[in-house]
Amino acid sequence: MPRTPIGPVDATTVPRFAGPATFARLPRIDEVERADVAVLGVPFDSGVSYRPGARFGPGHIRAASKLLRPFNPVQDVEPFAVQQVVDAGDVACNPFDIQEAVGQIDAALREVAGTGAKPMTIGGDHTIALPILRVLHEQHGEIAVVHFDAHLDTWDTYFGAPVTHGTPFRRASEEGLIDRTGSMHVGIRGPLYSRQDLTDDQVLGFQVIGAHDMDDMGWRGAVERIKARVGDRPTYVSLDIDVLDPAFAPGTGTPEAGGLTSRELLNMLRAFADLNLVGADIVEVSPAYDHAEVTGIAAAHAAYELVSAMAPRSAHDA
Ligand SMILES: N=C(N)NCCCC(=O)O
Ligand SMILES: [Zn+2]
Ligand SMILES: [Zn+2]
Repeated sequence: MPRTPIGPVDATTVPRFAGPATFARLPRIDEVERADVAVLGVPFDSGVSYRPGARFGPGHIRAASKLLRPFNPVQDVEPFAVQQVVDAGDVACNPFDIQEAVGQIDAALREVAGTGAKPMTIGGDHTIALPILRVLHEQHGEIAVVHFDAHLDTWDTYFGAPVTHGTPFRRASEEGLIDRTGSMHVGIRGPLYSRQDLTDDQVLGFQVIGAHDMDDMGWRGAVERIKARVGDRPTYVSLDIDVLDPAFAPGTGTPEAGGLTSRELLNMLRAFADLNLVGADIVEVSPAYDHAEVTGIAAAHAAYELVSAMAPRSAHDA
């Protein structure tokens, strides 16, 4: 890393409620020569099956990220000092045409990832994981997906539409984008359409840690199972905020009771520092249903832990 990274604006000299509206008050991508991690907003929610509003997620997560500080004590890393993290702005995607929007997301991702920056995408509904995985598959080959969600998102179609927020991982698996021996859902719960959903899901290459499993195995047990499954494969973390219980993340479109606590989620993400992370997303934050920034803050902290987990550690890839 040739240059000292440009970090966030110092909150001890410029108040947090002033200054840039970028994620964590980091520089914009055009203010640096190159970036290691790019936070990219995808304000798209035309793929939802229930409550809308995730198009306002990126702005909400950025606003809730203003209070983040530069040192992460649990991961023992300064995520914005040991790597250049930037805000790459928002993808302009067509809200009236899903296929065109998917193409626009693909192009924007290609531009960011083509510079060598790892994408940390903030959505947007879960549809956006499909174009992201297409681009990452071109770069890295088959991707191990660690998918945090209440929902499987491996359903086939809604109203005949194949590209929606309930279908990205079926399409990704059919297209050969994901490693069917290394992918996993975490936090699944709630009623399904039928038993067949689970058998289809298994064939598509996923193992499941259900939300109801968390009490017995605990977050440490879940991390052990995830690590045993993904190993050192190129790994993508797709985080649907509805994996959290509605008490911890009310601001989302398809809430399900009985979810994870934010503490369980953050602890799991902190343990991902030794995975081979190639990118991540946080999706389904719908601010109109949020209160007191509860969901936005959970999402901002999750992004902080993911960016910290991407940071080079002197012991290995620094
Ligand atoms: N990806 C999310 N958040 N939800 C999918 C729910 C699909 C359904 O309405 O059955
Ligand atoms: Zn979900
Ligand atoms: Zn989802």
